Amino acid sequence: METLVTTTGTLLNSAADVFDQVVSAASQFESTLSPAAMSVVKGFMGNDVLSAGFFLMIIGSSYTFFKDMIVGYYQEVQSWFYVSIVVQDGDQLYNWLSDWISERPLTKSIRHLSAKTVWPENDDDLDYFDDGEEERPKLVYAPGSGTHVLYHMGYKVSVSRETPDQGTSNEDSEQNRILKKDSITISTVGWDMSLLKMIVQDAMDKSYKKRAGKTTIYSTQPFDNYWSNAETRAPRAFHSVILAKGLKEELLSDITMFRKSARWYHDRGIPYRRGYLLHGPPGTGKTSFIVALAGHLRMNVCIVNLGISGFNDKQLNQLLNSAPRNSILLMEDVDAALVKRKAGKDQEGENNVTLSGILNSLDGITAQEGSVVFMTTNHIRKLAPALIRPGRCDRKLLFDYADEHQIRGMCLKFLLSRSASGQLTKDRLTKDETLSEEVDPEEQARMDIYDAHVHEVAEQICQKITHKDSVTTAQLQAFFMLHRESPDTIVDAIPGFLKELARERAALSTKKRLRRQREERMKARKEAEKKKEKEAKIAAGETMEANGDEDDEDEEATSECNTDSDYYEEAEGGSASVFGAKNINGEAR
Ligand SMILES: Nc1ncnc2c1ncn2[C@@H]1O[C@H](COP(=O)(O)OP(=O)(O)OP(=O)(O)O)[C@@H](O)[C@H]1O
Repeated sequence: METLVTTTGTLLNSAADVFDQVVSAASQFESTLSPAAMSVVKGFMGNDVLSAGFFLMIIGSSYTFFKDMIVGYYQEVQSWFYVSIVVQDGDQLYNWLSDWISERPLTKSIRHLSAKTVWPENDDDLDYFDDGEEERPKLVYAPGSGTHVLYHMGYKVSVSRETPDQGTSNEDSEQNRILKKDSITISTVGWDMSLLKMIVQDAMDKSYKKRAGKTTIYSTQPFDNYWSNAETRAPRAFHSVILAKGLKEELLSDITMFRKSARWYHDRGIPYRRGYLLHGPPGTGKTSFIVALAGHLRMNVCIVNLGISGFNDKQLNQLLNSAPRNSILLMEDVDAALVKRKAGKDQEGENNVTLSGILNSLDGITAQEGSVVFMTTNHIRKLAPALIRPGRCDRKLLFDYADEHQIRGMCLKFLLSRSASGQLTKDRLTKDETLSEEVDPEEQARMDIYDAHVHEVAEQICQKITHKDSVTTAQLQAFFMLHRESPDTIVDAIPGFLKELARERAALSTKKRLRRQREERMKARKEAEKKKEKEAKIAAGETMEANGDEDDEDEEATSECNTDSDYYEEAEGGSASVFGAKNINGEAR
């Protein structure tokens, strides 16, 4: 209680002090300014306290004004003595320069760092798995936000990283992400730009050197209108993707021919671009093929997944037009974007791409002469004809369930002691030998016997699993990976594997059938309600207005949600009956 009284007393005393100071400030103003001016202010404001407040406000504003002016002049004068280069996020140079900066030794004066994890690059085929210790990423530090000093070739260079305030509300942050970008400014004292230009050039050269012979995969975040992520990795071996016989070679020669035909297109006034649609069940190698193709052709891949909401037409357009040169543009799950658009009409054009937006983006890719666009879908029947007409989509290729050629190929890929490129698989060696060493002849002979046995097993497997079983290459991959150490027992495991797949399919089909039934019931109920309403209105003598069937459209859209079971249902009784016999272009023969 005593403490409370003391504290209250102290607070009251402080308030009285502040009041005294304000009043004494007013008197000081009176003595500083002319009493006549003070009396005008007092007359206007009414009393001493308000007059003092008024003067404090004037002083505060003047201070801010003069401070800004002095800082402005200081910066203006300072800018006379240094040169700088600004690079904004969204340009490839931003990442190159970021990497360049993070490779510089950090000086002691840098006290604010940014840290990120970087995985060591693996030059092996990505399908190769090592049993070693769990790999850990490397920690990479770089100067964080603010201004820092680095040294390059003995010269002092200031590096300034700025991250714009992203705002608080959702709307703000979306706008800001598009308009305001992170930036890096490098500056140095003097009037000579050559050091800075050398740094920028060095950053670019280093990046190209690192990427040589590799595939860079660009992707983006929802709400971004530039390629915000770039991942460089060893190219996926072209032979590691196993497609129906002849399909890979056919596609490769089509693209190779296209890439050599710039003049041909130009002479005939045809836009120099080529579009491909890869369609088929999930897990048949559509994405893997595109990535492997890019590696084979020494191209990069720019992936935009239209199934993810957060992209609108404008962003898509900007993304496609700002794709780095020599890239394959990959639009994944085109059907998902359109279904979502229908289902979420309110947001159309804000957070979702529209059909016309996709069409305009495809037609308007002007930034890249010779662009190669791939679209993938699991549901070709849901695509609008306008999207897949020639000109936008020149080739439509079915990636179907595995055929005999693929089943054999997948089996050999996982079980043989050598990969398709002829390289030995280390885990098949019984002796402790490294792959770089000459392998012992005895060991070689043992592996030749082993491989001959694997070929026999592959033939047996082709008898047991057929195209009619509707197995995807991804499912085969999982199965062969599981049994890759036991070729002797793998054939016996096949019935169980097929049973498990059938069970999975049945579960998905039942789920879908139930969902369809539920949707049909809802639709019937809605129609009955509408009919009742109409009858009631007619009975009341009201004129009926023609009712658009927008609701129906929405319902239809929702009921068209993608599920993998579409394919399983269709495939019941054999996929050949569903898709018919297909030629290499995926068209019915
Ligand atoms: N034809 C194939 N050859 C080699 N590996 C394959 C093949 N098909 C699938 N795989 C393997 O299966 C996995 C999934 O493949 P991928 O993502 O390419 O399939 P997808 O057809 O693009 O699927 P989705 O339609 O769901 O996007 C990958 O690990 C890939 O290595």
